[in-house]
Amino acid sequence: MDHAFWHARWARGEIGFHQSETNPHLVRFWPALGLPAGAEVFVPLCGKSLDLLWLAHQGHAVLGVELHRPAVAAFFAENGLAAEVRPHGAFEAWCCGRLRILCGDVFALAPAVLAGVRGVYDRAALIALPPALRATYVAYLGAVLPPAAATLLVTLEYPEGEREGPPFSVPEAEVRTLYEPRLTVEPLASVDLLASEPERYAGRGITRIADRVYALRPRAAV
Ligand SMILES: C[S@@+](CC[C@H](N)C(=O)[O-])C[C@H]1O[C@@H](n2cnc3c(N)ncnc32)[C@H](O)[C@@H]1O
Repeated sequence: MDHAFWHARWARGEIGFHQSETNPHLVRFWPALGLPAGAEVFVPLCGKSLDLLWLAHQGHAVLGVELHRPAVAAFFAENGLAAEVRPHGAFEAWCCGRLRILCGDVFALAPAVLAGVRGVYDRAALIALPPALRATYVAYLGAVLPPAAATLLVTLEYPEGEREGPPFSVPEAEVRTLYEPRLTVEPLASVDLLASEPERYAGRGITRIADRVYALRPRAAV
């Protein structure tokens, strides 16, 4: 999944991953991380997700990263927000109140930019990446994020080969391989999407598909 792939998807409007409501797992499970209201939250590969707004409304300073500039512009425009835009190293920073989106490549982030981050929200970021890049992504973020940061991770699981990614299936065993032993992995929920969203998934040859939600916490904090 190179940059051109994502730019083309956005340009063609193939953004089935975008949700018109705040993600219900975020609303239900974010409190499990126990972060104070003012804590800074990092949202990798954020698209134009409304989850950014929800996190800001909880009082968090929100730092998103997104490759596709028109998606960043759309986030602010569609939510009636006027952003201040300025260069920020390898990125362009779009800022409005507690919201800041860095437009650029997540793999260009430096530790100094993320130094204040206390929480991470990953929905459709890890599962957007093919297997080899997932390992690179987790290692990279592990190196640039403060060690004390906790993560709410939302993944997808379906039998290998039953659909083409992205989104890719990332089973619990892989989540553990990727994040342990640096972080503890606590499964919080498994939601059967054939039952909860039949209109989206039924009749497509998928025998099983589920949203999985995890809390990833630094070992020292357990
Ligand atoms: C599957 S979408 C998920 C968006 C968002 N998390 C959501 O829930 O709607 C993945 C997003 O990652 C962006 N992306 C892909 N590779 C990236 C990279 N290397 N750096 C920053 N953003 C990237 C894509 O443009 C796309 O908007």
